[in-house]
Amino acid sequence: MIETKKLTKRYGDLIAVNEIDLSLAAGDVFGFIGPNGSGKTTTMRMIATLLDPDYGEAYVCGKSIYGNSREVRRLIGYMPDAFGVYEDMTVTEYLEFFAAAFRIDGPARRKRCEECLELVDMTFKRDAYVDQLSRGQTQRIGLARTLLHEPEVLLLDEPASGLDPRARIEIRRLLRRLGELKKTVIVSSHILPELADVCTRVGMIEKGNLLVDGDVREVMRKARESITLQIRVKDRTEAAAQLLEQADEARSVTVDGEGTINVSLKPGVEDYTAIPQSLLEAGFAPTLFREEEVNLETAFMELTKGVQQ
Ligand SMILES: Nc1ncnc2c1ncn2[C@@H]1O[C@H](COP(=O)(O)OP(=O)(O)OP(=O)(O)O)[C@@H](O)[C@H]1O
Repeated sequence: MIETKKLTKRYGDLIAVNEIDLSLAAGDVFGFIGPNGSGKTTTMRMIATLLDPDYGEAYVCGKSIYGNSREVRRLIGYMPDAFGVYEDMTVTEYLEFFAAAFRIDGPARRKRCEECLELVDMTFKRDAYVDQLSRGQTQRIGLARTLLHEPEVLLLDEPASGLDPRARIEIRRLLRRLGELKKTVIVSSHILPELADVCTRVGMIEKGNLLVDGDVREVMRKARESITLQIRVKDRTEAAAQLLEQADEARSVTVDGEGTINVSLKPGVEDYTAIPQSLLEAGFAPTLFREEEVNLETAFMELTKGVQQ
């Protein structure tokens, strides 16, 4: 649905996007993560045919961005990070205005506008003025506008920025829904954990380079140098920690203020079944035994180590 090959954009000496290869299928919700200025917007604008690459290719549903901009734009819904709304227009008028621009005419126009309002949960504001909506509501109307022409591909540039936690959750719910509708979605953010549970895939970009691209879990795994186990025992925590220090798999053992023993395993160790066994054999009663989760924030910091110039 979206394919890029060595997609590149330069501004003078600055390489804003450097030979990015992407391949996304229907139903993929791709979290495009990177700090400010890393090249997310530039990449999306090239795919949306709003900016010419210096080098490389991009295809949307098999159509090259070169020479097919009309068709490609028809296939794409692009939501920029900042977009204006007009004054003195109700939500319905606003959507109908854009639906008309997409040549959705007759009774189908109102129907489609209503469907999109339902999808973003905004039917209750259909008669409100667009310049009187909250930021979260404005974002949702922006998304409704992006969906009007039933695009196969959605490019959403920081749709959750500046939203309160509740509005963020709603945007995430919408992203999931778009994946279920088999759309191909690229959604950018510099807030990492925000995307972890809604994206099927994640790519991390830094200084124009796509450092990682893959399944969310796979990326987390790559980011994790070694496994850390979190263990609690019913009593005799210090004694248990001393025993764990003797384990062949353990690199270091610490106990935090809440009595959780953190056992950092040696790099490459994946099988640690001997550890719970040794605890049980020594008469300890484990009440907690789990691998520490790596969140996207940690993953990003690990994976971008040394890339900063
Ligand atoms: N028109 C332009 N002229 C010169 N440099 C530009 C232009 N547009 C973008 N850049 C530079 O290209 C780099 C990538 O910018 P881009 O907007 O793609 O980043 P981004 O990842 O979307 O950032 P943000 O999270 O801040 O939106 C930045 O260093 C930016 O300053």
